[in-house]
Amino acid sequence: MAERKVGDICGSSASTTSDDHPKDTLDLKPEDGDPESPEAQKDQDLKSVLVTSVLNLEEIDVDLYRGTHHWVPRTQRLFGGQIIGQALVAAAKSVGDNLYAHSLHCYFVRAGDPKVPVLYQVDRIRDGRSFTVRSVRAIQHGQPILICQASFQMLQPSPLQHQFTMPAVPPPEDLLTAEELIRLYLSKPDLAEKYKLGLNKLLAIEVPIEIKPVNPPVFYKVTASEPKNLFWVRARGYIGEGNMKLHCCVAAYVSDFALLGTALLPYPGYRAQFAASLDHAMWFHSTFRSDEWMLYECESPWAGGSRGLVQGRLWRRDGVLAASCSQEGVLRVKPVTRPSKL
Ligand SMILES: CC(C)(COP(=O)(O)OP(=O)(O)OC[C@H]1O[C@@H](n2cnc3c(N)ncnc32)[C@H](O)[C@@H]1OP(=O)(O)O)[C@@H](O)C(=O)NCCC(=O)NCCSC(=O)CC(=O)O
Repeated sequence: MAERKVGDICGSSASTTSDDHPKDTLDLKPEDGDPESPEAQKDQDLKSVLVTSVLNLEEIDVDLYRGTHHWVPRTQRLFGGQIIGQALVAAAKSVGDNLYAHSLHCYFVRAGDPKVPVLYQVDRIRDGRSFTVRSVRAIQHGQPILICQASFQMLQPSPLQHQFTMPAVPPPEDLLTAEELIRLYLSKPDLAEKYKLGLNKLLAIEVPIEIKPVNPPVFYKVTASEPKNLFWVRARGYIGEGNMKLHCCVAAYVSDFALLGTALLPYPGYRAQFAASLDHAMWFHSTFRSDEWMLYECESPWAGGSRGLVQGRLWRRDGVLAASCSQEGVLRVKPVTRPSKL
């Protein structure tokens, strides 16, 4: 029996044997855990959204699925992470349990329309001995909005194992969630009325992700900083051990949240007039739980030509590198005009 080891590629959390007969479905239903257990008591409201709704596609025909939306950014174009996560779900449906998602590469070629569902057409490119590749087109109004290739690998341990060291940061228990920070700012008696509306709008957004910034921004106090950002992140609600492919799909959803904004941190004098992800690549390194706190380390090594390159590393609390991602986005900005003091 090939026991799984920490540091292996993203796969089932249970031990696997080479003679496992692979199923050809991706079981997205939350674990049948004890509904009374402390874990299962977690935020029940959003469990059904992320696991049994956003990432639970309707099968229309062989290799053809339909996805719906839960949360849409203020830009009113579909959230890139949703399309990536749903595309990976579709790709994984025809891949057996003995294969594990290890990478995906995609391009966002058109804005997603929140008024209509998304169809996912899967092409079974190759089923190799160790690697299996799927190509997915996310389609709306008869046109692709995303093209994605995903690769899955057999469990193949190796003596070659290394990783960077996880940044030393306070644990999530010592930090406030984004919502708690917003409520803290809203409680300040001297907060100008014009800021209250914006903060309340932020508070009203039902993002199925919990975030705890390591270096909380001082809202509306604009200072330039290095293009680096750290925050603890996890999917809202209880997912449980479940199928590692599911956690990879949730991590794909999470990975696109607040990533591109890293490239804007050195330029407080500008605001985004048009910002959108152009591509997104992701590599899964080890088993992890996307419904447990993970440290998201984001940095932007380069920006220019109305584009920004951003990279992210998702760390497990025990310091194991769970996943890495890279993304380029179009960034068209204009100067922030501030009321003159005169
Ligand atoms: C990136 C693209 C717009 C490129 O398409 P095109 O090359 O045809 O479009 P374009 O770049 O010329 O124009 C796009 C918009 O920018 C404007 N525009 C063009 N040139 C400009 C310039 N020099 N200065 C200012 N604005 C300019 C256009 O008027 C248009 O606005 P207008 O459109 O008003 O006419 C498209 O490929 C696309 O939409 N891809 C999908 C991106 C996406 O949805 N990513 C995932 C979600 S984004 C995400 O998740 C982040 C989020 O939203 O939270």
